[in-house]
Amino acid sequence: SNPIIDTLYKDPKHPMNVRIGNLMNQMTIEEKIAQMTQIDREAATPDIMRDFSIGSLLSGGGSVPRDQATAKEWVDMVNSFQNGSLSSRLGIPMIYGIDAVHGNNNVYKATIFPHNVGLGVTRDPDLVKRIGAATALEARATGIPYVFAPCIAVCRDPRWGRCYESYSEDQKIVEQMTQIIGGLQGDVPPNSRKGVPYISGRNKVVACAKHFVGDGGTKDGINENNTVVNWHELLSIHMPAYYHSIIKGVSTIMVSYSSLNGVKMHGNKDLVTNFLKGTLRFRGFVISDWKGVDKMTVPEHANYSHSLLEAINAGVDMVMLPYNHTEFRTIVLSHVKNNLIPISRIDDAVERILRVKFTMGLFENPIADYSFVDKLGSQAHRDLAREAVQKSLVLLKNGENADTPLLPLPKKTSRILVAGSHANNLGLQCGGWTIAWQGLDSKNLTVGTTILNGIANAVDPTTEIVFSENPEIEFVKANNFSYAIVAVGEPPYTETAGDNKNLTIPEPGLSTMKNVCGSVKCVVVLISGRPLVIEPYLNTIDALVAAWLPGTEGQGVADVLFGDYGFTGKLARTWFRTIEQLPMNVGDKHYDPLFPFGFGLTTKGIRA
Ligand SMILES: O=[N+]([O-])c1ccc(O[C@@H]2O[C@@H](CO)[C@H](O)[C@H](S[C@@H]3O[C@H](CO)[C@@H](O)[C@H](O)[C@H]3O)[C@@H]2O)cc1
Repeated sequence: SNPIIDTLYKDPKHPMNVRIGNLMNQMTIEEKIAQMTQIDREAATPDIMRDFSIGSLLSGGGSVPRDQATAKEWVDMVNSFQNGSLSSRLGIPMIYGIDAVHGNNNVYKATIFPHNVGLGVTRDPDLVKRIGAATALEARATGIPYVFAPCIAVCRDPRWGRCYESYSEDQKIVEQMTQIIGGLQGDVPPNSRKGVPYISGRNKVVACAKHFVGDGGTKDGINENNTVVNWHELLSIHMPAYYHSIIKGVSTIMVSYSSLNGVKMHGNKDLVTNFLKGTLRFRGFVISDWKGVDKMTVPEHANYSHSLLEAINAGVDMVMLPYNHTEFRTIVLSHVKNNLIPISRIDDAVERILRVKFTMGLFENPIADYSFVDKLGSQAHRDLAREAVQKSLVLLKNGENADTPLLPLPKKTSRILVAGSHANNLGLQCGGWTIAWQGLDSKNLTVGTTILNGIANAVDPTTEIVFSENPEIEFVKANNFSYAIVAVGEPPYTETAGDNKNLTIPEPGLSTMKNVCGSVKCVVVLISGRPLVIEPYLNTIDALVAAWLPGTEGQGVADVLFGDYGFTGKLARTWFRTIEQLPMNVGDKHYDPLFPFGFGLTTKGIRA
């Protein structure tokens, strides 16, 4: 029979620590282990949430209620699971997380902001903070109060498939961009205790600094591989942004799949417990990555019981399973009963999880409403994303010399050519982590403005625009174009699928670029998650723009190409000359880049 429940913990009049203590004293060990459990929505039902008191749900990349689900459908889905949780014995609300890494990117019609590789170029922490605030609203529009962002990786090798999720190779820029946490969660009140999780209200979300630690420093940029650094390199390159995130009140931190000097981060007690929770005084909760515990072994899940023992004892508080909550519960229960995981470790984990849930007001407001649905893809957010695109572009070449610049382009001329696979394709300009986990090569993936749309909006109505993705040389020569804009680059990719040892411009983009630029004055707009091999073609290119992965607001590209706004972006990543030079980062003894860190030509805009 269920003992009478003391509902003091539900009363916000009491101090948080009293509420946490009152609740924990009533929780069974099974309920405590359940709070440490995060499963994907695909593995959950309201009944499971009720019967097991599961602490958290997530949408993994691309895990949506249905294709092109509306904001209201998202809210209804989240609430149906939450009502299950609220009908559990103690009614502890669950927290729903999603990867909103460049806007609420799984959601159809969401504003898709430039990926971090472009935001680092802006060196504008205030802009990034405003993007955080907009992202929080677009997450709340779908009823979601927790996002697995920001990624504060310091990518040290562009061969890494996740390099575009990193703001820069320079930790000082990454530190600056932790300002996004204030946008996502709200600003920590002055003179409040450091290291304590903070969320200011229902228009903000719980953030997650990831992936702890050294994810961007793996050997040859091999995803989830081994980062070999000494203590000084770790503390001066990969760790500072965590210190800044904690000072800014980040509520959760996600552990990296990678290893540090041969030790799997998911089992690294020295760094997760002793350093992060001890030395840095982090008081929020530490969450594993997706199957991060399974992946402690090869093959994955080979000795799950031992991996769970190691990960939880190392300091992981919540495990992103994301399936099979019963297996997890059985194993962890057994480790606690056999005293292999001390109950004090379980209590520390649950206390941290509850502290975040109480701090964010989840007990007071567990059910989402439709009050933010109009924020999803709002014009104000699209205008903000457009500003970010403008500031993220880097002008690498502008004519043969300063006296004969090609940019800004004239809006009024007889006829222009727009070419390239990436000129009219929202999926390609958004990149990975967009609608689908891997992104999609799809022209109308979601709602937005392609680069071609933007050009058409920008030029004089009398200017004829001819669009051809991959024109023949004869066609280009025969049509007397004033100039051509060629948008080419990488296909969308995410994580290991993006690991790449040669970093060449994929076909047919390379041929398109050579055919067009060999026949008419051309501006190449490179859409990529990182620097690519470009030196062999520089002589045939009249102007070169690095646009990174701009997202849905392609108008921002035309704004700068045609001079409404000036080019201001400066490289936040070294542009290598040849692949053999990698890894090569600013400050290295041997530094011979094609374009150095901080490089970027400028132009004057008529508006700014
Ligand atoms: O079908 N397969 O072959 C396949 C293979 C691997 C998969 O692996 C999984 O795919 C995605 C879901 O489909 C998951 O998002 C993760 S990624 C991980 O997930 C977290 C939550 O989304 C993010 O915050 C982290 O930053 C990120 O490192 C995983 O890699 C999925 C499917």
